[in-house]
This record gives sequence, C-alpha cells and structure tokens, in this order.
Amino acid sequence: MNAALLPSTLIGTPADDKNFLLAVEGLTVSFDGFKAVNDVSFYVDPDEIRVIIGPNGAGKTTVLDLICGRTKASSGSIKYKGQELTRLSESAIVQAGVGRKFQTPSIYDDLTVFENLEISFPRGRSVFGALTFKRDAEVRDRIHEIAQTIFLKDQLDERAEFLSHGQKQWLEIGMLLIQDPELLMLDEPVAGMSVGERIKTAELLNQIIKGRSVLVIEHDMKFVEDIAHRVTVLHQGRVLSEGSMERVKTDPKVVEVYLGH
Ligand SMILES: Nc1ncnc2c1ncn2[C@@H]1O[C@H](COP(=O)(O)OP(=O)(O)OP(=O)(O)O)[C@@H](O)[C@H]1O
Repeated sequence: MNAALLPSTLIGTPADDKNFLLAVEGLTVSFDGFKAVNDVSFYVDPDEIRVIIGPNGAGKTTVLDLICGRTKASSGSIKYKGQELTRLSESAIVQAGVGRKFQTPSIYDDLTVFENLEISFPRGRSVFGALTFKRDAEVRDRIHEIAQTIFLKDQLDERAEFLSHGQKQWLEIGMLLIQDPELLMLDEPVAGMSVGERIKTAELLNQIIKGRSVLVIEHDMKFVEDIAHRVTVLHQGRVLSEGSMERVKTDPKVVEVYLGH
C-alpha cells in the first residue's frame, strides 16, 4: 500500500522509521509514587557513542537499570534491534547482546587477566564450563585480541588484584567485549582514573564501536567531549536536552541545572 494512503497512526513513529539499535520511548518508572524516570525517549544509532549526563539523582543509572532488566519499567518501551526488552529477564537481555558494566569492577582478583577473560568467553560462562573449558586456538586468539584492545597484553599472566584501578576497569570492559555485545553500557567508566588513563579509555571506546554502540553515563565533561557522538541530558527524570556536545553545552537550560555548577 502507498504510505500516503495509510492512516496517520500507522505511519512511522521514529522507532520504525529507521534502524535504531536502541529505541527508548515513553520510559517511566515510579518508586513509591516518585517518578525517577519520567516519560524518557531517546534513540541510539548503530556504531554510536551516546553519553547520558545530568545532575545527581537525574535518573541516569535508573535508565541503564531499566535497559538491562534489573529494574522493571512502570510504562514505556525499550526496543533493541526491534525487540521489546521490557518483558525480558536480565539474562535474556544479556543473551540478546546487551552488556553492562557497573561502577565497581566485578573482576576476579585471584585470577589472572587471561583467566578473567577466559571465563567471560561465552562458551565458558557456567562454573562447570569454566572448569572443563578447553583453551582452543580460537579462544586464545580472541583473548589476545581483546587484551591488546584494553592495553593489557603484557599483563595477561598477572593476577587481577595487582592491576591499577584503571587497568581493572579496562579488564572489566574486556570481559564484556569478549561476549561481543552490540550494545555496551558503561556507568562512569573513568571515575577515579588518572588523566592518562582517561585519554586511553576514550581511545579504547572509539576503537570498539565498529559493529556496536556504547551508552555511557559520565560526569567528566572533557571525557564526554572526547567520546560522545551525541549527548542526552537528564534532569529530574526527564530529557532536558539532546544533541552534539557543542550544542548541549551552550543550551541555557543545561548550563542552569548542570554545567554551570
Ligand atoms: N530502587 C530505588 N528505590 C527508590 N528510589 C530509587 C531507586 N533507585 C533510584 N532511586 C531514586 O531515583 C532517583 C534517580 O536515581 P539515579 O541513581 O538513577 O540517579 P543518577 O542520575 O544516576 O544519579 P548519580 O549521578 O548520583 O549517580 C534518585 O532520587 C534515587 O534516590
């Protein structure tokens, strides 16, 4: 049928106009009547680095919790490659290709960098699988490739507990990358890092976006400028502004509630 003849309700919402990797629409969650996230919509393209910024309590972490299924939405929709995530369990969302890194690294201190990456390889995920896991060439090659990307190729045999704070963060990113998610979500990845480590993390993110998108929460504006293709600003659970960092940082509303402080 000619699109011009379709009733207007059937003609393209943004979510079906275009192949977004992630389409969040009207997302809302209430905690005891308090709307921590209130009618939030945003759209992430394939190969995009999107950064969510905003003051403390704006709802940024809650948005990531909703996308990864840790918190259930009160209403609204989260479509990942066209698939509705709000009805899926956390593990089904991981299976679908969404990886999430929390603020505190969850690496195994007493294992080496190699072993941490190895147990994160999809085939070795279960405890049983991890113990009986055969280090075939494919896995080894992938671990070396990831270690190179996360700047840890010379630390493969080092126990994770001896890594610096920044290296631990990179290792955890590596543990997600080895699962090859198409959407990678990172909550304040450079918090506590040195300036040098921040620059390298920006390099790392710019390197890994071929074939995937990254959704980052961050407060470090220099870092945001280095990585963001687009920025979404949240304030009191709502989208306050969105666009390039150039545009957002001169938006008077954003300056008033966040950047001017
Ligand atoms: N499980 C929960 N139960 C009740 N209130 C919650 C829950 N999770 C978050 N909140 C509240 O929702 C609001 C948004 O919190 P959220 O952690 O998403 O903000 P944020 O933008 O990530 O802040 P920050 O930059 O400080 O990390 C806050 O007022 C918080 O106290």
